Amino acid sequence: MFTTKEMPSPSSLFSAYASMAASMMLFRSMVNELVPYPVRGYLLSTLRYFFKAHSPALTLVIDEANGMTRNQVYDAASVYLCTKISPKTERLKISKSPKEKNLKIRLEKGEKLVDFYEGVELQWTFVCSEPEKNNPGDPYFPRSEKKFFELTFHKSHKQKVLDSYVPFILEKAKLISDEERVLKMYTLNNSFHNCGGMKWESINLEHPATFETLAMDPGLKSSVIEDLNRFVKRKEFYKRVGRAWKRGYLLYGPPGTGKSSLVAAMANHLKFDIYDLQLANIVRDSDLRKLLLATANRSILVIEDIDCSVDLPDRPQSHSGGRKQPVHQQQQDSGGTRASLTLSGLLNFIDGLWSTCGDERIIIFTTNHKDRLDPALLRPGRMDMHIHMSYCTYHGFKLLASNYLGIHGSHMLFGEIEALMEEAEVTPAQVAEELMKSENTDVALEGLVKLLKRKKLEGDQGDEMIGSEDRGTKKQKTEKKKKQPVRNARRKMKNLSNADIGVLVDCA
Ligand SMILES: Nc1ncnc2c1ncn2[C@@H]1O[C@H](COP(=O)(O)OP(=O)(O)OP(=O)(O)O)[C@@H](O)[C@H]1O
Ligand SMILES: [Mg+2]
Repeated sequence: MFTTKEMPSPSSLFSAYASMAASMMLFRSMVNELVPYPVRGYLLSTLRYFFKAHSPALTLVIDEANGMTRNQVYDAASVYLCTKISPKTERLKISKSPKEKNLKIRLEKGEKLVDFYEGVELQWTFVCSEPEKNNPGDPYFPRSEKKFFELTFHKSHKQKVLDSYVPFILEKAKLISDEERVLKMYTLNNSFHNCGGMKWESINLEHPATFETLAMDPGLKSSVIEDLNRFVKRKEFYKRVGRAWKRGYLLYGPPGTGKSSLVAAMANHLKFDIYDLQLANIVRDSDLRKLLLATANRSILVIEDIDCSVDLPDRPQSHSGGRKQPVHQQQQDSGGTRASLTLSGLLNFIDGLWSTCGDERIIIFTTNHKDRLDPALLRPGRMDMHIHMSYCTYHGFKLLASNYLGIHGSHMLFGEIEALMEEAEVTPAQVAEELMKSENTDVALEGLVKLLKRKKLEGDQGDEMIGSEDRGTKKQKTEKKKKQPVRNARRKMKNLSNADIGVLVDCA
């Protein structure tokens, strides 16, 4: 206990405080004078470091933007985290634009959640800092709010998070975005009122064809899927060997065998947009170039019916001494209409400039008559894979029966259908049409049996006509002769094992 005598008087306390404050101010101004500003900052931060309680946690800050460009890790995290929403989450943001398939769910500011990766606990916080009200530096462009994620975990896992967890999130988010993505089908806008020339116009691609629903030889189907999967994974390979990251497919076969359906199945499998290039609408090579350069990465460029979509002037004829004809010469030759659009122009551009200014490009030509194609299109290295879409086989029929009628096992008419299919030529489109005619499986299959019998009869009559010199018109005979190799090839194919089918797929 203090007695009143021992207690310092308020005036002595005040004078002690005043002299201490004066010496502090003197000391501060001396330090400010003598120690340069950067050294002061360094000393302060070192002092702070020693006096701060050390935390075992490390926090990574993932900003929305990285200068002018978006931060990929931020975008990936916002997609990935919406799959990790826990029952504890209290606020979420949802949105949907007319072009999106599903609702978009995102975290609301301030929300936290916990994720576990290979036994490591990771805490995520979504932070939105309010915009600064007074931004005197730039009154016209007030700062918008700053958004970022904070990822906190034990320091000892730093390497694992950076080397493995972050790449895992990037990969996962890509898969989710691909799933959510609405594919587009681009066609040419042919309006001449448009002074900018021809342009691509897009609609949502909602073609339901997938590899599961496609009736084609199983061996061929899996080699196409494998080829596509290998292609999209080989970015580094293409770079290493110095090739443009593109792949070309030639689909050939009679009408209704599923060439266009295969294109849609490829697009759905890879989640690539489709550019449908109708050559008949293009007049000049320069227009073609412009259009090709306007196509995006991760897309499929399709040129359907290449043999008849446009009468492209062939490559230089022998009389021109192997040199390309001058443009004016070509114009005279073809009446000056589409003279300056040439097949060699198309192929050279596709192989050259176009393929080097984009990534993950696929180009597909389809034709009903491979034999009528210009050899320039068929030469090795031009199209990487030639895919033959054949008439419907029994295996293909069973897949269609399961898709259209829900018959997963067998049916009493299957035996007869199998035998008839050995003899008759029907396309999967014709089979599908028959199977759609009735919901009653017996009625639909009987309809198919009738169709197969009719086709078999037509085939037999055709064969007889070829054998006889006297019967049938010349035109009919030529038609049948043209079909004969296809029929023989189909019969041969039915007897081949899956391993043999690889031989029919020319892979460059
Ligand atoms: N292989 C198949 N598997 C499943 N369905 C098929 C198959 N082939 C054709 N179809 C059905 O027939 C319809 C027409 O087929 P598609 O347009 O793909 O044939 P195509 O070979 O492109 O014909 P074209 O040469 O006339 O362009 C498709 O919508 C599909 O319903
Ligand atoms: Mg087609």
